Amino acid sequence: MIELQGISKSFKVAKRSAGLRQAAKALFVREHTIVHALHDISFSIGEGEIVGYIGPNGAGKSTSIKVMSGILMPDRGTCSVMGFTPWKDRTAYVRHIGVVFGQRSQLWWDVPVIDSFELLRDIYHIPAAEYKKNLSLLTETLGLQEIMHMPVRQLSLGQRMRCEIAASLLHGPKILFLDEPTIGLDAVSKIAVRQFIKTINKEKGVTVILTTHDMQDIEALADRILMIGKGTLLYDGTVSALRGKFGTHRLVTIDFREHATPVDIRGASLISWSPERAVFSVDTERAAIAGVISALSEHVELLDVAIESTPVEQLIVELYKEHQV
Ligand SMILES: Nc1ncnc2c1ncn2[C@@H]1O[C@H](COP(=O)(O)OP(=O)(O)OP(=O)(O)O)[C@@H](O)[C@H]1O
Repeated sequence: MIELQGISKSFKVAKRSAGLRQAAKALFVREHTIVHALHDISFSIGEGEIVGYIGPNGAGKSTSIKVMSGILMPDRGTCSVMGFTPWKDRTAYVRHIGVVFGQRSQLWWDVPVIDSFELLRDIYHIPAAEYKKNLSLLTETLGLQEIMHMPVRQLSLGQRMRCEIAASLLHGPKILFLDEPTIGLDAVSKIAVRQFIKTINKEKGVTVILTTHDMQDIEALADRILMIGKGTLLYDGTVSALRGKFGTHRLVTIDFREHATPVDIRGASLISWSPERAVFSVDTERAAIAGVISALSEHVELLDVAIESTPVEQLIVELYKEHQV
């Protein structure tokens, strides 16, 4: 459904030094630096998949989404989405995809939500019956009844995000690109958005590619992770394969009776230390958990110990560490 081969994209950025003198100089001599946002990216995504596209800030996630949705043209490489080259056949192509940029709005700020939806209906030439059916399904599943006649600027972030998602799906696309769909949302809204994404994927077979920094999004939604760092694809695999890779790691949480100062324990890497609680990641192939606990008990009086398999969040941290991004 989506096929990228050797995609590279660089940006030429004007260098600006501080100071009046440098600013005056820049009027005559412009210096530039080249930012390599994407370097030789290749992957393919099948119909009906939910793929989590992750990576640290500035890794190239949004740039990839912009290439796949046809907003940006790459310098090199090929990209085929449902047989389209996104940046070439844009008008025909956008009828098949939905795009949500969590930090930007595709809705008209000063008019009621429903007016934006009707404008989109006209832009996409959505047939009346299809529009009516999609709108009523989206209104019901995303709980939009009460906000439909409010101007967008009066909506809370969570309400607006639900409208953004509805707006991107009014024309019934087969692929949905979501760039940080849960950014800034409260816990309840996050769960509602995740639940909705799951539902349209299961019931309508919509293929979803989402970028996120929230690993609970990944845990709840993605079967597969693509990880990008400094513009290069570093990992492509399932969440369970990732668990297998770092499966020997355990998270050991230890509560103390009294305030204690941090100590180094051999074989355990310290994740956090507060006055009454320490969290370590222990690779059980390299160190015994009992040994870590006993070493710690020589320093502080222990109150409670909890041992869990590593949560996805920590697995991703290990992956970032491994690839030094
Ligand atoms: N229009 C642009 N002009 C110049 N540089 C750009 C432009 N868009 C992106 N970049 C640069 O390309 C790199 C990748 O940016 P991108 O927005 O794709 O990262 P990201 O992984 O989405 O980051 P974040 O998680 O912070 O949103 C960054 O170094 C960024 O500064």
